[in-house]
Formats: sequence, structure tokens, C-alpha cells
Amino acid sequence: MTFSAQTRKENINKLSSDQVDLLIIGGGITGAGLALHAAARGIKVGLIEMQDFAGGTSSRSTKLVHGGLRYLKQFDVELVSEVAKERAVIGKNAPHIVQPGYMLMPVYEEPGASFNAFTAEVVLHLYDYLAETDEEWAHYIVDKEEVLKEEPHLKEEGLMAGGFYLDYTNDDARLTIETIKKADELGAIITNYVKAESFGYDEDGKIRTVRAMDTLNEESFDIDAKVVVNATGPWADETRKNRKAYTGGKMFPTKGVHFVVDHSKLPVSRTIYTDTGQEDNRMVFIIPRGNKTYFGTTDTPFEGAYEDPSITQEDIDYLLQTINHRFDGVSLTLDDIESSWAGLRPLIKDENNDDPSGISRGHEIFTEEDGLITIAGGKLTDYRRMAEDAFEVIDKAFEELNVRFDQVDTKTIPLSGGDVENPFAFQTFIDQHSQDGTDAGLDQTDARFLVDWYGTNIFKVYELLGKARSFDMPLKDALQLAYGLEHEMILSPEDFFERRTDSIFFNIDRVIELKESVIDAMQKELGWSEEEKENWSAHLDERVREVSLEEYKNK
Ligand SMILES: Cc1cc2nc3c(=O)[nH]c(=O)nc-3n(C[C@H](O)[C@H](O)[C@H](O)COP(=O)(O)OP(=O)(O)OC[C@H]3O[C@@H](n4cnc5c(N)ncnc54)[C@H](O)[C@@H]3O)c2cc1C
Ligand SMILES: O=P(O)(O)OC[C@H](O)CO
Repeated sequence: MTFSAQTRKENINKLSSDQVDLLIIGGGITGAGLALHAAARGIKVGLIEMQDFAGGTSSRSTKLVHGGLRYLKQFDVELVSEVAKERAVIGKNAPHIVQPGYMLMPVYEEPGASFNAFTAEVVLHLYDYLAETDEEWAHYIVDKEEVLKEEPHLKEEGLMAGGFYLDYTNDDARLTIETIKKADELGAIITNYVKAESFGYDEDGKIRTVRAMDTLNEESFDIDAKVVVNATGPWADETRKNRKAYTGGKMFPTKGVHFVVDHSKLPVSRTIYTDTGQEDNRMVFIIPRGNKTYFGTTDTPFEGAYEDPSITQEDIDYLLQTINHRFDGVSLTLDDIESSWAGLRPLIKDENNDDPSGISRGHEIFTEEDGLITIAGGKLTDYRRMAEDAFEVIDKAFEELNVRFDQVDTKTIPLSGGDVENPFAFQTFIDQHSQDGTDAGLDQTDARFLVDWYGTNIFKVYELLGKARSFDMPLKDALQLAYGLEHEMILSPEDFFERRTDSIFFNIDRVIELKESVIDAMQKELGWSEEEKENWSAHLDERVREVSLEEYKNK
């Protein structure tokens, strides 16, 4: 069973010829979670994504699975209680992607500080309680000396104490694609690069058809569905417009930016969550990842094209000022920034709140007169629960059509690659299966990396050794490309470099080194014309220029 460009062609044929019970518009984490939930219940479900899977916000987050500690400042206890409990569920179902770890919240005595030593203890205690955190990961508070022993580069002036608490690191695009692949494994009919353009109605004015376009060849086709769900995140209003039943805009997307520097420039040993020091009610994360450190984010109202929110000089100045304020002996400049990304929070408008950071990160599900169901808002960490909530509404729509399906508990369904015997001992799984990689000619580091990256899908990776060896590149990269083409519906170089691997963000030099050989291999495997090859190559060059902030560095 594959999930390739050929699968995509077959799925487009299926969607254009057979009615589905449910059609999901949007292939970010929210749409992916809905598709997995539906397929697990035996619902005939289709999903169309106009870019690549996770091409929107779900590859541009802070890349954490977390409960939203700072939301307790605005007493969003219900949200934190729901979202924080999901961390352990995702950690169990995707141990190859999501890792638990102690994060540090330093406590400073400074204007606008979120917490003091006492309130930090209270809020971390409440966070553990709401999340039902295991005792082994209980929070603890240490004094200033202990904090500086752990993080010697943190600013000493004003430092009072520090709280260590549990949260999880993540790879948002990997979490999305592994959810998509699991939905595919369970029977969902899924395709990327297909855009919902308009709707068709039955005699009662209910949506029963979606007019879709394959954005690769601009061919349009109709998809017949009993029920349609709009899971397009920040685009939710865009998707709802041009319909008689449109009840007005609900979304208030805010932009969040992250920058990546070499770890030597910002040598933190663990994730740090701290005030910006700019008295703006904002907190930022500083996160070590491999031999890099990334940090963010901003939270500013956004207007413009949602596909690729631009980063501004203000964003750069704000985050550099925040980091240089918080760390002694660190004076990051624009030239230290190796890569970056900007994403849009799919926030729901709050008429009573003009502070973007004060708006709830909760989700809403609503049905309009023509039957379109929209799920908006939320957090990536909450995606599974959001799907459960959505199906309470979707099932009502099915009941009106006298259609019913068995229930399912998705808590017990591992994502693709996550079905290890003991998810809490994933390192053992890596130890056990990296030997196959070294036997195939990989060095130990690459062999362990691939098992860590793909989990139980590593066996499908190794099946592609023959194909990989035909590519003119190091074996590890060749295996990742071969697997991505065969099992992760890679159609463009950016799909590979930005979302199936993390090279564009965390190893941009590697993108430049591998670009030609990857594009040559993709042309051969996907049958690109010379013109298509040139277009994809130019698109990748533009993306590299954009994420490395060249326009600002060359000013
Ligand atoms: C800066 C930032 C940091 C964040 N950090 C975290 C974090 O660390 N942890 C966390 O839990 N949450 C975090 N979030 C929130 C989280 O990223 C989002 O809630 C989540 O990714 C939204 O997923 P989604 O699927 O709803 O939207 P998206 O991922 O945007 O998916 C919507 C998809 O719909 C597609 N689409 C749009 N229109 C159409 C159409 N007409 N036809 C077909 N497809 C269409 C788009 O291409 C897009 O891929 C963060 C958000 C931001 C912006
Ligand atoms: O939406 P915020 O303000 O919590 O910002 C996103 C964080 O960086 C991670 O969720």
C-alpha cells in the first residue's frame, strides 16, 4: 500500500466518481484529525488540501505539544484543562514525534512580569493538576543559583527563581502527515494540491457537491458528499464566503514568527518559556533542536495573503530585542538568523478583546443554513478532541439523512509510525532497529536518526534501499526522498525539504547542497518536463531566499 503521486491520481478519480459520506476541506492537523476519526468509524471520507498537507499553520507553529501555560494568566482554565490532558495521549500515539521534557520558566522581578516566585508555584501546581501530570514529571521550583547553573546565559539581573514543568516537543508537519497517513491506512480518500472552489446544492438548498480544482493541472471536478466540513483554519471565512448562507466573518488570524540560529549563538540546554521583558503581556519560547536554537513568537493582527505571511523588519527587531534582553552575553543580529517561518493563528474574533494575546485559543464548531459545518480556532495539541467535538455536530447531520456509524475512541489509535509495543520506551525501539540501517551501509547516527524519525514505518523505509541507491545523493537523504515519494505523497521539492523533513528550517545548508540531486531524482520519478523542473527549482530558490531573510540582509 502506497501513498504516492499515483495514489493521488487514483484518489482524485474516486472522489470525482463516487459519493462520499463526508468531505473534509483542509489538510492541516484539524482536517487530518477529522479524517482519521471518520475513517476509524467506517465513514466513507474524503479530504482535499489545496497546498501540501500542513502547508498552512500546521507547519508554522512553535512545534510544541503543550497545554498553554500562559492561558492561565487569563484564567482560561477550561481550555488548559482540555488541551493539557491531550499531551500524554499524543505522546503515547506518536512517540516517534512527540517527546516529554522539563521546560524552564525563569521568574524575574521586572515591570510587567507574568509571575513572581509565589504565583509561579501556584500556576505550575494548577497546570500539573489540570493536565493530570504524572508524579514523576511533577513541577518544581528552584532558586536563582540553581537556574543559572542550568542556564548560565540567562540574564542574572532581576532573576529570582525558576520553575521546571512538563511539556512536550513536537514536529507539527510530521504530526500532521502521520495523522493523514493513518487516515489513509484506515480507508480515507485523501489528496493534496486540490482546492475547494465552490459548492453545489440540492433542491432543499443543502450543500451536496464541492467544485474542486487540481491545482497542478487546473482541471476541475465535482465531489458529491452527504456532509461537508470546513477545516481550513485561518482560511475558514474565505471558504465560507460566496454562499447565500454566509453569516459573516468570524476569524481574526494573528501572525506568529520564529527565527532559527546556530545553537552556539544561543546555547540553551532546554526549552525556556519567558516574558518578552517588553511589558506587552507576551511570553516567548526559546527551544534547542539538534544543533540549532529557535525562538518565537510574535502575535500581531494580520491582513494579506494567508498562504505565506511575510516577516517584517518590526518582527525581526522585536524578537532580537526580546532575546538580547533576556540573555547576558548574547547579542543576536539579523545576520545570525539562518532560517525563519511565519504562521497564522486561526483565532476566532473576540469583540471584547483587542489584545491578540488575550483572545482565547479555544475552538468553535458551527453549522450554517446550507449545512456547511465549520470547525475554527483551537490548538494543534487539541486536534483529536476537536475532532470528537466536531463529530457530535457531524453525527446530527448524518442522522437527518438517516445515516449512523459506530463510535470509536481515537485515544487508543496510534498514528502511522507510532504503533510501538511500549511507547514509553521508544529509545529501546531505536536501539533495536538501527542495526538494520548500519547493515545497509548507514552510519550509526543516520541509522538511529531514521528510526527516530519514522518509528515503525522504518521497515517500509528499508524496503526502498534499491530505489534509494539509484539516487545520486547520500543514502540517508536518498532513503528519505524515496520514502516520501512512495508513502508521503511528496509532489514538490518544498514538500520534501520543508514538511517531510525539516531541512529548510533547521538545516538550510543541506537544502542548498542537495537541491540539484533531489530535483533530478524527482523529475525522473514524477515525470516532470524540463519546464516543470525549472518552475519547481525556481520556487525552491525563492523559498530559501525568503526563509533566510535575504531581502533584509541585502538592504
Ligand atoms: C506562531 C504559532 C505558534 C503556534 N504554536 C503552537 C504550538 O506550539 N502548539 C499548539 O498546539 N498549537 C500551536 N499553534 C496553533 C496551531 O498551529 C494551529 O491551531 C493549528 O496548526 C491549526 O491547524 P488547522 O488544520 O486548523 O489549520 P491549517 O494548518 O492552516 O490548515 C488549514 C488548511 O486548509 C487549507 N485550505 C484553505 N482553503 C482551502 C480550500 N479552499 N480548499 C482546500 N484546502 C484549503 C490550507 O492550505 C491549510 O493547509 C501555533 C500557531 C501559530 C500561528
Ligand atoms: O498562541 P500563543 O500566544 O500561545 O503562541 C503560540 C505559542 O508560541 C505556542 O502555542
